[in-house]
Amino acid sequence: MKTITLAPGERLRAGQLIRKGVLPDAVVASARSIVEDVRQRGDDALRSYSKQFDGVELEGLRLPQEALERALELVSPSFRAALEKAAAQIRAFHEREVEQSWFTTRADGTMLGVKVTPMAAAGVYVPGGRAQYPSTVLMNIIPAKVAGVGRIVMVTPPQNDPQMSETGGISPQTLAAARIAGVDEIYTVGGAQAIAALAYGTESIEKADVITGPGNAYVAAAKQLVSGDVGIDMVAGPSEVCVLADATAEPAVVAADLMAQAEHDPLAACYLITCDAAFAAEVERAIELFVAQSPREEITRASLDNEGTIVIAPDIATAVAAVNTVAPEHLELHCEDALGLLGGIRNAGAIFVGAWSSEPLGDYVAGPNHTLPTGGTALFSSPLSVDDFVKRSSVVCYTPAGLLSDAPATQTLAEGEGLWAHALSVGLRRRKLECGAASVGLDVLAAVDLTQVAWPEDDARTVAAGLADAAAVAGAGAAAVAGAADDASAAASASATSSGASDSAREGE
Ligand SMILES: NC(=O)c1ccc[n+]([C@@H]2O[C@H](COP(=O)([O-])OP(=O)(O)OC[C@H]3O[C@@H](n4cnc5c(N)ncnc54)[C@H](O)[C@@H]3O)[C@@H](O)[C@H]2O)c1
Ligand SMILES: N[C@H](CO)Cc1c[nH]c[nH+]1
Ligand SMILES: [Zn+2]
Repeated sequence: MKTITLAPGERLRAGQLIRKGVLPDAVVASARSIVEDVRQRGDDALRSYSKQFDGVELEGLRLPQEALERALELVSPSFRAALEKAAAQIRAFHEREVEQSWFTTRADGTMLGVKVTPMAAAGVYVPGGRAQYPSTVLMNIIPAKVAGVGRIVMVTPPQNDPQMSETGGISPQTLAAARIAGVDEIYTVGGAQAIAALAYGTESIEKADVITGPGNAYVAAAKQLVSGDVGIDMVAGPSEVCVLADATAEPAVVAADLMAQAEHDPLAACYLITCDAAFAAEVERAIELFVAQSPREEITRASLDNEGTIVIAPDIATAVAAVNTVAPEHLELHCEDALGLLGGIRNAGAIFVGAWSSEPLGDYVAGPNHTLPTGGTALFSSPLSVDDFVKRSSVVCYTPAGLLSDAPATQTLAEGEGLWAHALSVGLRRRKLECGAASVGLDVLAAVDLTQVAWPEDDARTVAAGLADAAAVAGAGAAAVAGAADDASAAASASATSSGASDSAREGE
């Protein structure tokens, strides 16, 4: 691992980090050409990339439903029990994230709110290059289910393993997880080509509205490229961990924690930040001891040698600042006062507090999502959540009284922007309320200066007072306006209640 020793008063700078695993230019260029090719050639392109990168000649792309039905028979009872425990804990956690539609009614009866709608179709990427990821199946499909997504499509690379031919080239463990989570369709295609298929559709794969899930740098780059044409959760690329440790930590445990992320990918990035150089040396000694015994020695070594960084800080405040510069996917606080340090952490996808909070507990069973921002994007991104599978629509429902209250300010602002028809849209409604329905008949309007209707040169008091002044102008009409407002408000509330019932929405505050 590379060591950076900070002098007193010196801060870790982002430029000092290696960060090759973010999205190298060559990877982005390759992902771009794959995405373009899939847009042009559809299924043919998917087949040729599966042959090139996965060594598999695909016949059908879609896994037959019968293979999914049988999946639970193919795994051991203990693996199934572990999946079910994990699924229950992940579901319970994500159910707490559900956001209800909400509506509020102003004194003038105008109703405002937010309508929450699940995505119609979500595409979930499950990695399958250097390891199998049944846990990622649960972490992506369960929140989509909790959100109420209509169609959940999973894509994963086909395995070049004759033992998996019965399960369509997918590991039985991955299939069992998909069965427990409740997937609708599975396609055996991976990499940037799978992301392109979900984003734009092919002959066999219908496009999705949002794509979620982690993957290697090619997958992460492709997601970034298609973002905008389709929703994406975040850049969730090669795994990262940052351990902030003091001398109370066990060097052996910290070494295992670093290796646990290093073994995912040669581009995985591991950071140890400590104020104790002797402790760091012990951790390196433990890594040397362990890595030779790892069945994933090659990947682990490549990651730690090329992407690993030790930061020796002069004091704990500088160490915490270094953590915030790294903005890691996972942070472990292996310090005596771990909980006390939590408040100072600004940038991290998931924070594991204290010596007992092993990061792999979070990878599998704790409940929070393990799909997390990488490459420093924890500066502005959050873990995958139910929120990624819904969208919100603002709801605006004016009453006549509300319209009269807000029309003068709207017209004045529209005039300030020189937008005549914006003001007219409001001005005609206002005129109808103030002067009666006949006043907006076309024959009457033909003889009216419409600029006066749009931009009536209300004085500041009218603009501020809104309804009261507008009602005064209407004179005797004011009582009728107020009555109409009451009627509209009642209707809006009734309608919110009925739409709330069908959307399981919370209405009225
Ligand atoms: N950030 C997170 O939340 C999170 C969670 C789980 C896993 N991960 C990461 O997911 C990744 C999984 O990677 P993986 O490789 O095991 O599986 P993967 O499914 O992401 O990638 C395999 C695919 O990459 C494509 N590919 C491989 N070499 C290529 C090349 N030279 N050019 C173009 N495409 C190529 C192939 O199509 C292949 O099917 C790891 O980096 C792991 O750290 C991240
Ligand atoms: N550590 C990974 C996220 O970076 C998630 C994972 C899945 N399986 C094992 N680990
Ligand atoms: Zn992991």
